[in-house]
Amino acid sequence: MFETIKKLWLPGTAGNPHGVCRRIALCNQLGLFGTVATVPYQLFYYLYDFAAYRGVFFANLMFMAVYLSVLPLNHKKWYNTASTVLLVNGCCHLFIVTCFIGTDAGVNLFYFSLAAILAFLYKRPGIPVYTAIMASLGVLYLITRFLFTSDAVITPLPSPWIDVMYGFSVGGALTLSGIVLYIFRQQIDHAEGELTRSNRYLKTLSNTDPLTGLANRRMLDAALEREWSRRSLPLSLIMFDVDHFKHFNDRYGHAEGDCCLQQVAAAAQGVITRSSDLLVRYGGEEFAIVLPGTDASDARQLARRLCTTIEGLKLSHEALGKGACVTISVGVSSIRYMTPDIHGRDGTHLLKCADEAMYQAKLKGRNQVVYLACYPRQREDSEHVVPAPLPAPDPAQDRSMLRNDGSKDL
Ligand SMILES: Nc1nc2c(ncn2[C@@H]2O[C@H](COP(=O)(O)OP(=O)(O)OP(=O)(O)O)[C@@H](O)[C@H]2O)c(=O)[nH]1
Repeated sequence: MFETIKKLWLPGTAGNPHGVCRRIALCNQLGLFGTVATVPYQLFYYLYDFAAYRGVFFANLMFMAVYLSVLPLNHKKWYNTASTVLLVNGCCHLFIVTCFIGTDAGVNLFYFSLAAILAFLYKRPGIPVYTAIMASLGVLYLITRFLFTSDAVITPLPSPWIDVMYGFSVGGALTLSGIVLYIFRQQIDHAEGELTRSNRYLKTLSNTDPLTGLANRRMLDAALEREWSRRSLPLSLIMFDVDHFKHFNDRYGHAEGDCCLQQVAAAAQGVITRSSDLLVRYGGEEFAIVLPGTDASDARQLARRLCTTIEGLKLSHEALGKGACVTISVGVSSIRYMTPDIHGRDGTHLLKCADEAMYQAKLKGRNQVVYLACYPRQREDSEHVVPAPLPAPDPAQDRSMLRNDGSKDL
């Protein structure tokens, strides 16, 4: 039922942004309200003494038609014209009706409220414009109030109908104000809801890597900063990088490369068991895992599991030779306890250490874990954990690898 009624104020709204739609809908709603609210007056004039009130009856009919005309005007996308027609019509209606029946029936009060609300139809009226409109309406109200007293009007209303009509006019003005306030409240709630939803969506977008769905580097930086400032030690960081990924792309194409990164990310996520651990795509084919409250030994264990899990995926990487598959090189670094040299530093130092460890893992032949303590006093032996000799690449590819891969491969 409400959905059917709603269709009445939809003309002109299609294809417009939400804010514009709301203004057009309000314009249509006020046009409809102005028409509907005039109907009881019309019934009274018609049933009580049509001959006496014929003048005001036909004047009202004309104003009702003009109120309704905003629907086709908005439908034709003449939005400003529709708003102006409504405002001018409201003011003229106020003036003409009080000219006929006087102000004692309070009709001017009703149309004054309507006209005051109509001022909001204009796109963000500045304070001077809004003040000018309200001042003009106030002057109009005062003129009608003092000009059209009961002895100076064309067709005065008899008692007690004048009191009934006054009550009806005041009730109508209050109802109209209530409805408009309700509509505004709804619109504000709706806009706030939309804003909250889009903020949440934008926040997710800005923190997520679109390819893998993992957190991105921004989240890594925030997590490192957070854990560092909480001093939640021990704190470990794992960094890993897909080996010879350039050759993978060259061999299988970029789309397959993307797919490979997605599988690596999903497998790495499966290795993590604690909800406090954060896996991020650091960039390109490089990933990182922040491990709060994890010491070096546990972090190394996890890194080893990671290495064997990715190798266990058996993702073909035949650019490296027949039967070769995708592997990763892993760098691990940890801080065990606070030492004077930690004070004044931040989490990026841990990142540099893990990166350095990963670089060493590459130098040592890839597909292995290298550990580096973050601070000299806490240094533990580097380790070479997962020796996994790659199948011998065929000579032709080997030559091209050397040419493409440069000094890192040596
Ligand atoms: N398919 C795909 N490739 C990417 C993406 N991001 C980075 N890459 C590619 O990853 C490759 C990284 O190459 P390099 O930095 O030379 O490293 P690598 O070939 O893995 O060699 P090592 O790291 O030394 O083992 C580049 O060819 C990038 O184009 C991505 O989102 N999708």
